[in-house]
Amino acid sequence: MPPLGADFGERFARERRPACQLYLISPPTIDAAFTEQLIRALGEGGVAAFQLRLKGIDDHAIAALAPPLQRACADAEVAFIINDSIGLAKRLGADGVHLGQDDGDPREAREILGKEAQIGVTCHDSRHLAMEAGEAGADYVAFGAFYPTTTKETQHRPDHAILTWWQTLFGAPCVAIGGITPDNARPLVEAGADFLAVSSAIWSGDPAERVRAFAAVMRG
Ligand SMILES: Cc1ncc(COP(=O)(O)OP(=O)(O)O)c(N)n1
Ligand SMILES: Cc1nc(C(=O)O)sc1CCOP(=O)(O)O
Repeated sequence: MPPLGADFGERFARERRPACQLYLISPPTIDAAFTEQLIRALGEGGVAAFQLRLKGIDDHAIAALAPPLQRACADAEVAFIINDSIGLAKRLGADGVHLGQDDGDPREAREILGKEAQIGVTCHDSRHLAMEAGEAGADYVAFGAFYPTTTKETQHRPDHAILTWWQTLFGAPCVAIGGITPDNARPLVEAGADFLAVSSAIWSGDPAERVRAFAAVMRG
């Protein structure tokens, strides 16, 4: 994987960022043809990050699938983020890790992955969890699920106001996730989401066309 630019770690800093960008989440399972899909999606621009989120398979299997996807991200200068596993993120030399509430401490992730790593934390609909994550050094906090989703069972439905609250008070960016489509994304952008994390609405059609549709909504 070619080295990323020296300022790559600062891409998530608010003052250096365009208004709102896409954060793509992989489909729950992938096959060999998926790399082509990813390349099409990333070719459109406007994507800041891609998260490899493969549930129900072990780290060795994920590690075997990762290299072409990681290369595609590096070529497009998109952050390659591993879901759930600090160890796998380290092993792959990923740009970061996304941690659920039971996936480990952001401080431990920082120690293992280093200061340049992007460390994100799931905060559901909780201001308390978000402040805790911020104090623990998270690079971004994720709120969701904003809309009904079939990608994952969710028990939390935050109000859009949580994005405005976070944006107003804290410097680290916030991610909105859950059932987001081009048709329902605009209120999240207006509420202050820095990133829209999206899975099914990207991969259920032509990914390039879907990224373009999101880009139009994010531009306003
Ligand atoms: C950007 C982003 N936000 C939230 C999640 C959900 O993570 P988690 O709570 O760990 O649940 P699973 O993804 O593991 O089912 C995420 N993956 N990415
Ligand atoms: C992975 C995930 N986490 C969520 C949360 O609320 O924490 S919602 C979600 C699913 C995102 O996929 P889609 O865009 O297909 O709804």
